Amino acid sequence: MTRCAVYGTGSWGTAFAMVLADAGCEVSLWGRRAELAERINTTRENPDYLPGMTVPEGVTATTDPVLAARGAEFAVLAVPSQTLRANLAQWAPSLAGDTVLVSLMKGVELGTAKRMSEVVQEVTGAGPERVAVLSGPNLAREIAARQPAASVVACRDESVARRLQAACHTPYFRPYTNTDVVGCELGGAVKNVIALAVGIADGMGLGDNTKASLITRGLAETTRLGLAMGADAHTFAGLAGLGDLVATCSSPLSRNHTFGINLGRGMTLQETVAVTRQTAEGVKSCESVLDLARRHGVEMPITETVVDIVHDGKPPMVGLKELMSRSAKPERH
Ligand SMILES: NC(=O)C1=CN([C@@H]2O[C@H](COP(=O)(O)OP(=O)(O)OC[C@H]3O[C@@H](n4cnc5c(N)ncnc54)[C@H](O)[C@@H]3O)[C@@H](O)[C@H]2O)C=CC1
Ligand SMILES: O=C(CO)COP(=O)(O)O
Repeated sequence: MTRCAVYGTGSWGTAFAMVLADAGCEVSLWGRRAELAERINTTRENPDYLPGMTVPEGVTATTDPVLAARGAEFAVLAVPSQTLRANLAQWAPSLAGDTVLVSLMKGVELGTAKRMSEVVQEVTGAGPERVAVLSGPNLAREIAARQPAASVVACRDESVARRLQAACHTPYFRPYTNTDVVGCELGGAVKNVIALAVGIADGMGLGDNTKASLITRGLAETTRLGLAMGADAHTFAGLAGLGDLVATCSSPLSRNHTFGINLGRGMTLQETVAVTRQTAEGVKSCESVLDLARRHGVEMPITETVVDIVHDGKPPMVGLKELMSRSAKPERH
């Protein structure tokens, strides 16, 4: 039986542990809090993140990273992007040299502008053939409710992606393989920034034309950045690109979308942070995505506007007017 360690008992770590167990794996789920691990093991529920959802018997929660890592073929990482480096440094010594490291995270590190797979490689010394990412339209609560969804598992080594695909394929979760790790990671990280923009517009009371325009031009700037970084343009038309963008920008379950709505309705950043219980990656990653764009000489006007609104206190209406008054351009340039 395939053994997997999942690090992070938040919404996605828990939901993906459920997918792996439903696919027949034996799963150790690592979390920081002993009382939550105990609760998951005894009640088969994670009441803090996925109330009402049943965690299958194949998942055992623990706070012991050594126990979690024992015999794991896959180590799945599901903590906030900005804490991954410090967390992984603690877990790495207990991981075997042939364990495949799988990132579920959709963020870019502040300061270094590194993608999560780069952080994983740096901290563990693993080569790219041992690092995979999973990304797609996968709102945790819908997956935990076993609603049908597709996803992408990407690794430079396609045979590793195929092994991961087999480990997480269930009747309701359909993973496709890809070798474009850069494109899949960027798709996941930048859609959170675009979801903030769409949320802000929703919160301002704007309608579906605005939303569709932001989604489409958001995808255009994501693709521009991706191409500059060596990604495959097709990835952005796929599940990790358009698919995730549509899900996140439409769903009331999305933390990034909701965060944007609150800002658009006039809450301050502090007020919005105070009412947000879970990780809204785009709030920090909008700055690192803009950093990446500047490093690669790529224009990302929507991302720039989100940074201005979220971090520099620009009123949303001013940001929107500035976006609309940019010089006229051909759609493709
Ligand atoms: N929730 C979702 O629907 C999806 C989330 N993701 C991505 O998965 C990643 C994890 O997100 P979620 O599970 O949703 O977040 P979450 O906020 O639900 O859970 C985060 C988990 O990390 C733990 N954590 C927080 N700070 C920590 C620290 N300093 N050290 C160790 N653990 C810490 C929390 O206790 C919690 O267990 C993010 O990058 C997110 O973008 C990707 C796809 C779907
Ligand atoms: O990545 C997600 C869905 O694929 C979840 O989005 P949020 O982090 O905005 O909730």
